[in-house]
Amino acid sequence: MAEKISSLRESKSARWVVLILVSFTMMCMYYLPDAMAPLQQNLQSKLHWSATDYGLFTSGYGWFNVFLLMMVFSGMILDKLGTRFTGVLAIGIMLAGAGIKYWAIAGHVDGTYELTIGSWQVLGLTPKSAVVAGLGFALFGVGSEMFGIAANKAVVRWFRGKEMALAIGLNTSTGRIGTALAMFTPQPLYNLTKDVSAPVLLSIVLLCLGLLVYLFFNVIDKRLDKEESDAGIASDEEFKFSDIADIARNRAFWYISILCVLFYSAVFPFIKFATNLIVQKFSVTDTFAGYIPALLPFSALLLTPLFGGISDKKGKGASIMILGSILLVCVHLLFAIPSLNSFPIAIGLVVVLGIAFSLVPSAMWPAIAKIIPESKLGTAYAMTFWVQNWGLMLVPLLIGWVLDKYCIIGTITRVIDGKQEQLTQYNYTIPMLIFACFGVLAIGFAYLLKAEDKKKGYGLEQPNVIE
Ligand SMILES: NCCCC[C@H](N)C(=O)NCC(=O)O
Repeated sequence: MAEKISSLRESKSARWVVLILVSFTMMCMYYLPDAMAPLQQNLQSKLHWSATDYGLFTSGYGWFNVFLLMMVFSGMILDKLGTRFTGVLAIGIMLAGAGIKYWAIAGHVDGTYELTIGSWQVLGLTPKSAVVAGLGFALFGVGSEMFGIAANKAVVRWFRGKEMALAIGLNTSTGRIGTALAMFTPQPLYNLTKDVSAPVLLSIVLLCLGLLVYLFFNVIDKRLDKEESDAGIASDEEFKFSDIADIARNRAFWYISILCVLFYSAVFPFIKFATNLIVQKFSVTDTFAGYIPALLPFSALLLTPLFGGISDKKGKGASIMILGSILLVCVHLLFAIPSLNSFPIAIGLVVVLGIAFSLVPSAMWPAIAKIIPESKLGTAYAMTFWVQNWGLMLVPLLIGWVLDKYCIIGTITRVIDGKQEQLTQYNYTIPMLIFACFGVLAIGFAYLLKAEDKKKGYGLEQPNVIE
């Protein structure tokens, strides 16, 4: 009787409760990665960091994921030990990473590092606080990516053949609430506490809450396992090393992964510098400037499920990715034009970027589930995230370095907490052109994906919902 249908998965309310629990945890996890962005200038002046140091610290998110191949291990752990164990492990790792980051940013780490290899100065008088905070962020990044993969797999498990893109979209959207909170709350928190580490402390509280909620998900998911094993439905096949080779042989997989690294390299690292860009280019105050980038996750939060729902019913996944990449290029090019510096333009551009940031993820993540079998999905998401993490690691480094090297246009003196501080002024035209170049390449890979889908018939342009 292997055909017997699982009643829990068939129950709409059970599916949606699962989605709420997983998504809430996702929201808690998405707070920390961007919570330092609105305080870039405060961090730089309080901890004596340059833009390059800020870029180094921000790039920390990808260090272990990229160099220690942590995402691949995460995928293996997930496919071998399941979403419940992996999710809890991931939250534990995030808590440890956030703790280290808090320690460094709270001012417990003094001094500078100088690292030279031969005549090449790798780290030239880099503050230890930036390196240690980066290491904490690197550990957090391992947990965060591990959790992202586990959450995607859990949602696909519960929603395959149902409202899959809508559910993945809603899950990602809830993450965007975390990002939006990370853009809105740090300045007021800083104004209240005069402490740049306060948002990191808040993120630790959120992660503890997320852990509690995820344990509830575990209870429900375990019931589904039992129901399926009673009904004779085989559980997922275990991870095999040959899975990696199988996935790597799939050309469409590479098109999606390269599109992913290009697209996200023009969004997540942009968010990290966006508050400062808006202060510098649009002459907005620090507190208010943080609210403008927050419109990006806000519009994405509303639109990702909408576009996910459309792609469930109407399909057109590959075309949606092309459209999103085109919008991305338009926004970054317009940001690059120096004379476009009136503040309503900044709002309009961020909202359009939010639309692009909804279109591409709403179609991209379900597309992977269409080209890769479920038993290998954890590994496939892990491999895509691994490729993506190269961008999340290198692009902030590149932008920080470009800002210090080519974009300094002067300094201004401001009184911060009763003390006179010198703040560096940057022109963001070159960084915005760099982001636009990533978008142009993304359009090319989205077209290649569409052509490959036509050739191989993966159904990326077809609806997801089986009536
Ligand atoms: N700021 C959190 C980074 C999450 C990266 C993750 N690999 C990812 O791409 N998640 C999907 C998304 O659209 O956020």
